[in-house]
Amino acid sequence: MVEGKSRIVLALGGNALQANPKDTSAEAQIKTAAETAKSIVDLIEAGHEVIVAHGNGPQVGQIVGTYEAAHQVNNGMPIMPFPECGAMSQGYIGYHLQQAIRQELVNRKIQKSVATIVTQVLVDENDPAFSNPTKPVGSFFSEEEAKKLQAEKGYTMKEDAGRGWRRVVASPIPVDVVEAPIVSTLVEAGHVVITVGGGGVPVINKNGALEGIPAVIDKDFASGKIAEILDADFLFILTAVEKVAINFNTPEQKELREVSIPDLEKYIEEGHFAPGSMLPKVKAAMKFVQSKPGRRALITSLDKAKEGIMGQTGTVVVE
Ligand SMILES: Nc1ncnc2c1ncn2[C@@H]1O[C@H](COP(=O)(O)OP(=O)(O)O)[C@@H](O)[C@H]1O
Ligand SMILES: NC(=O)OP(=O)(O)O
Repeated sequence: MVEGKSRIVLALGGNALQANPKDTSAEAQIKTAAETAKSIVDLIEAGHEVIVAHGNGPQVGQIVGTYEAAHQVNNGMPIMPFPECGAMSQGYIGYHLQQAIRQELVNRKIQKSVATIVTQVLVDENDPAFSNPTKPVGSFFSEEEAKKLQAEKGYTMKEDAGRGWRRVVASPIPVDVVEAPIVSTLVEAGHVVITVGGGGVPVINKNGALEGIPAVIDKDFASGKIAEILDADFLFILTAVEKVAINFNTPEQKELREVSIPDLEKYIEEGHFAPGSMLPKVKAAMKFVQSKPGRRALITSLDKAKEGIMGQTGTVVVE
């Protein structure tokens, strides 16, 4: 699938990084990061420039929830605002990824540095997303538990792609990546950069000053945005499913191998992709492919990344 020396933005799913939703420990995420690092370093070893992005849905929800629980036990403990929790999730996940990628580079005697950039992403404070929360964060609950949380805490809870109920928050569209020039300089200098973690910390411009805003940007859109800014050739979106499907989770389920933009437009219209999970991936892939001739996008699972990148599996989005 990847010919010559290409620039690739690789977006890792926050849910996919927590491979087993019943084990949300740091240790489990370290293991997944170590496995994922092998595919990332395969690409680097083959001479490609790789920029790593990642999600944070489960992790940022857990961080927010931990502060809320601590506040209930001890009123002196502040509730931590969402942007701060987003920044913490970038540090937490970025730390695991940069350690895993560094180790894999060392194992293969590749002399490259890897670092995480705490990244802010500009959004529009009038984005209609602020009045229609769609982004699932945190753990999965039963319907009964979800209704209780909704009543007790005022959360908006929605069913997430047949997997259970989750809290949903606003997910505005990324307008610009504040630290993009720094990311570009590091990539040009040959370093491996982890950026737009969790879609970036959402900020608005208040008379020239940046101000964090409670929301979680979809990392698929943020990855597409940084891929366009950096003039990448490929956008790889790695999640929990090997291929995008139509009639997902039904007896008529059909997996898509190579799919064109007009076909995807039709499938979106027919409602095949769940909002907050597969829909943003499909839309981000379409937007990237449409942004310049020759650009391609791949959606596959974290554990099939290698085969996907070799063109053997996954869903490839073409013009
Ligand atoms: N049409 C579809 N085809 C495949 N997967 C789908 C579809 N609609 C919803 N999904 C769900 O979307 C999930 C990926 O979204 P999500 O868990 O938000 O990803 P991430 O790994 O980026 O956190 C898949 O694991 C699957 O459960
Ligand atoms: N921020 C974000 O898109 O996270 P997930 O990849 O976990 O959905």
